[in-house]
Amino acid sequence: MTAQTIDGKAHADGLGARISGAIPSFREQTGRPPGLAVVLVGTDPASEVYVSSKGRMARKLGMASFEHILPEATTQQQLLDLIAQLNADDSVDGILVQLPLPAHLDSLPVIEAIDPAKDVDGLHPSSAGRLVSGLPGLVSCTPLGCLMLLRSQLGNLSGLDAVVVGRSILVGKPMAQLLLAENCTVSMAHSRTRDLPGKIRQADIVVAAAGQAEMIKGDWIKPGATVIDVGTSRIVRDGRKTLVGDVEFASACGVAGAITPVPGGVGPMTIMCLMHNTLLAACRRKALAEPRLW
Ligand SMILES: Nc1nc2c(c(=O)[nH]1)N[C@@H](CN(C=O)c1ccc(C(=O)N[C@@H](CCC(=O)O)C(=O)O)cc1)CN2
Repeated sequence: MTAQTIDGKAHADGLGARISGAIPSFREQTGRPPGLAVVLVGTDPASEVYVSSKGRMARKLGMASFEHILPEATTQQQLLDLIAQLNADDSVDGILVQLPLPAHLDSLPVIEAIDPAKDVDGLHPSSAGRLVSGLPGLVSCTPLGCLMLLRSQLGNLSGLDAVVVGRSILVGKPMAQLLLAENCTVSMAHSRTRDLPGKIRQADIVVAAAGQAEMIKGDWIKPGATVIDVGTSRIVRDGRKTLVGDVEFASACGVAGAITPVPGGVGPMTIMCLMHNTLLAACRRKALAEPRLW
C-alpha cells in the first residue's frame, strides 16, 4: 500500500483564493482592508522567515500588514506597551506574537495582554476556554489547518479513534479539543506516555506534534490510518540538511491510508489559517456577516 499524499499547499491555495475573494466586500463596507500585526522579537532565523511569509501572504491576499521587528534586548514592559498600542489601533484586526520569544521574556503574560477579539493565534486563555466550552472563537492556526485537511480527506470524523502526540498550547491541546468536537474518541500522548507505539496502532487518525524528528515509525501506524505530521525538524542526512517531520515518512507511506508531507503539508495551512482568522476577527470586530471559507 502507498499512502495518498495530502497536498497542504494546494489546500492552502484554495483557502487563500476564498479569503482574497471575500476581502473586497470587507473593504467596501469598512473603507479599509483587514489588518494583521505581526510582532517578532530577536533574530531567530526560522522565525524571521515565518514572519516575513505571514506579512507577504497578508499583502498578497489584500490585507494590511504591520510588521514590528524588535531587538533581542526588548524588555517585557516594552513588549507589553507595543501590545497595548496594537490593541488600541482600530486598523489592526489581528495581533500575533511570533513564538518562541527570547528566553528572558515570558510569553504567557504577553499573550494574555492581547485583546481576545484580535487574538488571531487563538492562544489567549479566553480563546482556549471558548474552544473547550464549544463557543465560537478564534482557533490556533496549526490545529485549525490540520482539522481542515482531515475534514477534506475523511469527511465526517465522528466515531473515529484519534491520537494527538504532543500537548503544547499551540498545537496538541487545541487539536484534541477540535477532534473531540468532531466526535472523535481522542487520546493525548506525550513524553511520559507508556507504550506510545501501542497507542498509535489503535488510531484511525494520528496527529504528530511532538517536535522529535522521525520518532513515529511506519510499523506503529494502523493500516489505512490518516497521518497528519506537524513536526518540522532539520536533520543532516547523507551530508545534507533536510527538513523532516515527526513521522518517518518513507516507512509510514507503506502503511497509512493518507499522510501529510514535510514540507508542503501542515506548514502552508498554518500561514493560511492565520489569514482566515484575521478576516474572521475583522468581520466580527465590525459586526459584519462572516464569509463561509471552508
Ligand atoms: N505565534 C506563533 N508562533 C509559532 C507558530 C504559530 O502558529 N504562532 N507556529 C510555528 C511556526 N510557524 C508559524 O509561525 C510556521 C512553521 C512552519 C511553516 C511552514 O510553512 N513550513 C514549511 C517548511 C518551511 C521550511 O522550509 O522551513 C512546510 O512545512 O512546508 C509555516 C509557519 C512556531 N511558532
